[in-house]
Amino acid sequence: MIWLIGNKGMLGQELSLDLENLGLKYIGSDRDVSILEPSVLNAFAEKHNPHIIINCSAYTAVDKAEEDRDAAYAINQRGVANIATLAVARDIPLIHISTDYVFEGTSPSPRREDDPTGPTGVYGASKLAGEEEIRKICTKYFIIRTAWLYGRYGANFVYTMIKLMNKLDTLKVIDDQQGSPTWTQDLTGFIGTILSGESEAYGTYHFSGEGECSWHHFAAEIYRLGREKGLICSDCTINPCTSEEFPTPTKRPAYSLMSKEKVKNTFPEYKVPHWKASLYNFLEGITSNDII
Ligand SMILES: NC(=O)C1=CN([C@@H]2O[C@H](COP(=O)(O)OP(=O)(O)OC[C@H]3O[C@@H](n4cnc5c(N)ncnc54)[C@H](OP(=O)(O)O)[C@@H]3O)[C@@H](O)[C@H]2O)C=CC1
Ligand SMILES: Cc1cn([C@H]2C[C@H](O)[C@@H](COP(=O)(O)OP(=O)(O)O[C@H]3O[C@@H](C)C(=O)[C@@H](O)[C@H]3O)O2)c(=O)[nH]c1=O
Repeated sequence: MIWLIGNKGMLGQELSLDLENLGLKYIGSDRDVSILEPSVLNAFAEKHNPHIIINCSAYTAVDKAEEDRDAAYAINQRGVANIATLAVARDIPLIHISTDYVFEGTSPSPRREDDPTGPTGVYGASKLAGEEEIRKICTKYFIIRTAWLYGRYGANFVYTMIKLMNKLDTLKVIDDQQGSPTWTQDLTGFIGTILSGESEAYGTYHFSGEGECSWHHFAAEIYRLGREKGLICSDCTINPCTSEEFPTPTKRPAYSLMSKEKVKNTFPEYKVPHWKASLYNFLEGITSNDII
């Protein structure tokens, strides 16, 4: 039995469907089995006897985290430590999801798993603290750092852009932050590869769509495809701007492209799709009613 924690989130909902399609037995939980309560977690584990845990739960409100530091650390560090402690006690592996925001993003080469970290905000710092708990507590773990995630089942940059592009004549989008967009379905496909092969190649991995772009470049492609597919119904000019011209409470990394070399070498059977192909497929599969 697989235990999927955070099954009501954007990634968790996608993964639930994938596990069903793969015919893998799983049980999901979310806020109903809070990761902040070790006794509640233990009782759930006793009842369902999982052989592996996948943690998709998290505090993900990047800007809000700056003023909600305790909640971000509680969920992204203490909650993760609770899960890790339970996994070790039951001698079962843990698959955990982390983020490109653990990096400062000042050097212009793709981020490798052992590159120095240096988060620029509370969200990234709390996620890094969660990773460190896992490395301290567990041996059988996969920490998958992903980036710029979007998918059908949650608020995300693609949905935000489509909504704004339908409402406004012009839009300013940051062009001096580079990264790699990731479709939830690609990430769940990768997690499926780990599960199906019952891999024991534990460690930290970087996973995102292939290729790189700025948020502006990403937005321009969303607009082009959104227009083509009838999801955006009016003209909108998307102007590039600098981070200074679009101030946010949290400073984001300037360059957080993920190197997928380790994933490709360890799991050659999984072919990482290009972000543009995935964006095309994602927009092909949704209607205006899906946009949150
Ligand atoms: N979204 C993105 O762009 C990226 C996400 N990631 C990482 O990927 C993972 C999945 O992200 P995503 O699907 O977007 O996250 P979501 O915010 O969509 O989902 C997280 C889920 O965890 C739940 N949760 C929060 N607190 C608790 C708790 N105490 N106990 C149990 N469940 C709880 C949330 O509930 P509620 O909604 O009620 O708070 C929510 O259902 C996370 O680890 C995130 O850090 C990495 C890179 C990019
Ligand atoms: C809405 C908007 C955003 N932006 C910029 C701000 C920011 O730099 C960038 C993305 O903004 P968002 O707030 O949508 O994305 P953000 O919350 O920063 O996304 C992050 O979420 C967490 C959970 C992660 O782990 C990261 O990998 C990353 O995906 O786009 C514009 O330039 N113009 C706009 O109109």
